[in-house]
Amino acid sequence: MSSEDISTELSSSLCSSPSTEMIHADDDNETKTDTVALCFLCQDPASLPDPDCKSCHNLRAYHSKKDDGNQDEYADKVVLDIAFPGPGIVMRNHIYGNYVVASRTIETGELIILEKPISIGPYSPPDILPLCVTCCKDIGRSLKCSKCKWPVCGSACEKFPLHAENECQIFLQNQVKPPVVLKEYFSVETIRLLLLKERNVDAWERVLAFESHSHQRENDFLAKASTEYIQDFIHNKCNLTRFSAEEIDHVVGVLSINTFWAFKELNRYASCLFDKITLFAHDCDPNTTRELIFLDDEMEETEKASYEPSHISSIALRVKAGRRIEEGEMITIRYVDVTLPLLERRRELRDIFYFDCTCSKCLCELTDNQNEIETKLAETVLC
Ligand SMILES: C[S@@+](CC[C@H](N)C(=O)[O-])C[C@H]1O[C@@H](n2cnc3c(N)ncnc32)[C@H](O)[C@@H]1O
Repeated sequence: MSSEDISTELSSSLCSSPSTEMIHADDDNETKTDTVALCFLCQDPASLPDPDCKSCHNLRAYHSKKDDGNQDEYADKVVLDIAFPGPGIVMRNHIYGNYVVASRTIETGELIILEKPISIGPYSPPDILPLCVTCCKDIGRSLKCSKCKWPVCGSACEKFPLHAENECQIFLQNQVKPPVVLKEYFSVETIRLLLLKERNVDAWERVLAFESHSHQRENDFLAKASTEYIQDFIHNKCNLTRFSAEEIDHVVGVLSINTFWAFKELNRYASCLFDKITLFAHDCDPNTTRELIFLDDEMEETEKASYEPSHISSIALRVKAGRRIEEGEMITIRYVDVTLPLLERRRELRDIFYFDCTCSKCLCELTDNQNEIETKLAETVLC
């Protein structure tokens, strides 16, 4: 997920669903009044979702959340073993995988979650190299770790456990040459995650549970080539043959699909993996805003006293409601720059995240495109 531009681009959608007052009876035959949105495509109320109408999914989540006995494999189910610390519930269906819905009404501007990454590593799509492998700053010139000779910006970063207790020892033992290409930098975070298998079983279990789209990546020429490069680097240069090709493939997939990138806004070229925020589904008109910050920006002056400011270890992602989110509504975030034109946006979502977006904004723009084509065709025929 990119964060090349973390400014808020929320604009009120032209395509928002109309709502209506619905009267229905619950299990005790007690009559209740709810405000239920109509699907803008099929115009059905949420309690009668059209299985082919993907815009109903938000609403289906809400309704099946109330229906614990639902055994339908296509229905949305509450995921009980992943707790969400803010006003959200983790749910799952066969289209989105895991996603989060609001467990109560969330007001505009309200903080939904502030989370530190569970892993961090150097990454820079614009290829700004060399990077300090610890703090992920663009160091511009060749400063090296005195042990492994990989780029770091000074002795503090050389000694910092994130580097010293992870890849540094492996690169030193195996005389791994300093990185030249981005894929070698990307291998650093891959190794950090793989080492969790031996050091933190709970964290490793969580890594195994992240989406990696291994089947789709297997059939994707570019994704396959870069995974093979990293597998070769880890097996043959770093001598880490104790990790299987499947484990490496999974971790590479997890990092490609789930990380947020901090670039110029924090002067850090870092990829950050978040445990909970990664669960949010994408929408091209998301109901949240997000911002990568240093936690010390949030601290009182007194708290900062014994703290190194703007350190990589204090990076965090803050997600707030960009508009009022109703109870049961899916909490959404943007994975790509949503100001991109329709086809570019959808291509990025397909190429990187392996799904065809069915959000209201896409469906509206697709319908507009279709109408435009039909009008042009009709004009041509008439001429
Ligand atoms: C960052 S992960 C989100 C968490 C993921 N659903 C899980 O179960 O781990 C991104 C993946 O979620 C799914 N996803 C997210 N938003 C989606 C959407 N709007 N439509 C369909 N699938 C979506 C896609 O499979 C995508 O590759």
